[in-house]
Formats: sequence, structure tokens, C-alpha cells
Amino acid sequence: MSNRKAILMENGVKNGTSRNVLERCASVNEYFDIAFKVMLLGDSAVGKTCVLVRFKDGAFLGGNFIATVGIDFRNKVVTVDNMKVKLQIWDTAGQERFRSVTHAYYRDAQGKYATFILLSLFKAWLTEISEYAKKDVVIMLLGNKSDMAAERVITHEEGEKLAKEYGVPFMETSAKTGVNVELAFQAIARELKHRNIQQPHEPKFKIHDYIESQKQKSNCCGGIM
Ligand SMILES: Nc1nc2c(ncn2[C@@H]2O[C@H](COP(=O)(O)OP(=O)(O)OP(=O)(O)O)[C@@H](O)[C@H]2O)c(=O)[nH]1
Repeated sequence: MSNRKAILMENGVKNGTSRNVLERCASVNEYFDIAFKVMLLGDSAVGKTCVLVRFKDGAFLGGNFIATVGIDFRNKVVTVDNMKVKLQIWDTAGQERFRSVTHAYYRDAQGKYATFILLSLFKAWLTEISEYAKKDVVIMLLGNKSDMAAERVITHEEGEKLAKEYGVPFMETSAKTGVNVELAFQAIARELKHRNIQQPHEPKFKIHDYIESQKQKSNCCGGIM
């Protein structure tokens, strides 16, 4: 069994009850102040599982590609302005045949969540989101596999242009090298926290400005604040 499959099955597949859906019991008891649901959407093999594993475990799942079956989630608590923000991150299957399974997870019981996107067919995914998700969902466009410069199919400028057209932030990430992965999740966590808990004296949080400022900081000194 490859590493990847081992990770997905860490908490067991519910054999017999749900063959297609990998459900993970919430085993994380880490303290948090506020929680949000984040979904990774996108075509098969764009790297959703790898981005999540990089963020959660700081590792890269190389080797043979094994497509996600159904849906799975992992929790990670990040700190935003002295608050513990828990991200419950859902890794969906990109393959068309699992689409009906993932649709059921778009709506959040508490009404607070973000959709987080990696994709090659952005417009089609946006249509899905507008159909199944809540109107105030936070969307971010990620162009993953930025380390594969020779195989690049979309230029950075094209990605930015598309994101601008839809008014969403855009970042290029690499699950392999780790570039921008932490920053992408930090930015989403901050946006969600500020949308839900905005202190009267606080200036309005601007996700685009935050991403740009952090990119500059990491260019000069590394790390994310
Ligand atoms: N070079 C490189 N390879 C990557 C990167 N991210 C993922 N991969 C590889 O791309 C393949 C697909 O990655 P996955 O994360 O399984 O893709 P996915 O989007 O979850 O696919 P589905 O489960 O079918 O939806 C695997 O072979 C990974 O090792 C990356 O940033 N750089």
C-alpha cells in the first residue's frame, strides 16, 4: 500500500456501510476558539490531497497517483491574532463519478465555511459553487504544481487575470516544495475569522493585501505571520 493510501485510510474505511465515502472521526481535541469548514475542489490529479497533506503534515506524497475515493477531511488549528482558528479541510474527489457525493458536503450546518479551490476548469467549478454553496462563501484560486516549470500549461498572468475577473485571490502553490501552501491556508483562515469576528477598532481585513505583504516578507525573511 502506498503512503498516500495509508494516510487516507488511517482511521479506517467504513466497510459495508459506505464503500465510497472515507469518513474520518474527529480525533483532534486541540483547543480552538472558532471553526470553519474549507473544501478543496478541482479536477482529478491537480494535487488537492497533496496540498492538504503538505499543510497538515509538512510532507509530500510523491509516487504513484491514487485518486481520492469520495471525500475525506483533516483538521488543523492555526493562530490568527491570538485566536485559535480550526480549519476542517475537506478533500474531495476530482473525478466526475464522485460529484454527487461531494455536493452533499457543500452546505455547512453552522453556516460558516469557505470553499478553497485548485483547478484547471475554474469557471465550471464556480458554477458548481454558486449552485451548491452559500452565497457568502470565500473562494481562493490556487494554481498548484508551480515547481513543474517545464510542463506549465497556464501562465502566472493568465491565472491572475482569471482570478481578477471573478474577484478572488490567486496563488501559485507547490505541494512538492511547499511554496505558498501555508500562506494560502493562513489567508483563508484570516479572511474567515475577520468576516465573523470583526472588532470595531480593527481595520477591514483585505485578503489580497495580506497575501502580497506576506509574499514580500517570505521573500526577504521567510515565515508567515
Ligand atoms: N511536481 C508536483 N507533483 C504534484 C504536486 N501536487 C501533487 N502532485 C502529484 O500529482 C498527482 C496527483 O496528486 P493528488 O493530490 O492525488 O491529486 P488530487 O487532486 O487529490 O486528485 P483526486 O483525488 O483524483 O481528486 C500525484 O502523483 C502527486 O504526487 C506538486 O505540487 N508538484
